[in-house]
Amino acid sequence: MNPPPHVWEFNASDLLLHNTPDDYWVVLDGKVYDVTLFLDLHPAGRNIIIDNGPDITRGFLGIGHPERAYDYLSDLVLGDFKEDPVQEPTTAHRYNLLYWATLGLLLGLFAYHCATSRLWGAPI
Ligand code: HEM
Repeated sequence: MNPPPHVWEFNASDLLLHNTPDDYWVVLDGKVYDVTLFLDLHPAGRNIIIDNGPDITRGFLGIGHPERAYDYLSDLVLGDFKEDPVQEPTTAHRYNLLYWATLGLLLGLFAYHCATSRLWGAPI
């Protein structure tokens, strides 16, 4: 049995590296396409693709392109788009937050104590 063909995956950082009119990649419905050479062939002009990019899914589907447009896509496809994982706060981050919140509270209490005691002038 043949091994499954390798599927290339790209993320948002990859798209950022190909984000100029001379080298332009887009995402359409979870797939990445190199549209650099297609930009000048687009019947509605190149700017409409760039203005709707890099994720052109809404723009492309919103226009309701005919079958002819989908035929181009098979020549331009590079691979799958992979969302970057959402960064969960680490335990260290959580402890850091707790530390500053507690410190802030203690400083607040201390300031209140000073303001209402004889330490800094007459009591209120
Ligand atoms: C790789 C992506 C795209 C491909 C392959 C593509 C392809 C095409 C093709 C083949 C046509 C001619 C359709 C026909 O024969 O009636 C067309 C028209 C059009 N496309 Fe795209 N398109 C792409 C992206 C976009 C995007 C992102 C937009 C933005 C909204 C857009 C807007 C339009 C418009 C407005 C027309 C109509 C032009 C007219 O009838 O004068 N396209 N496109």
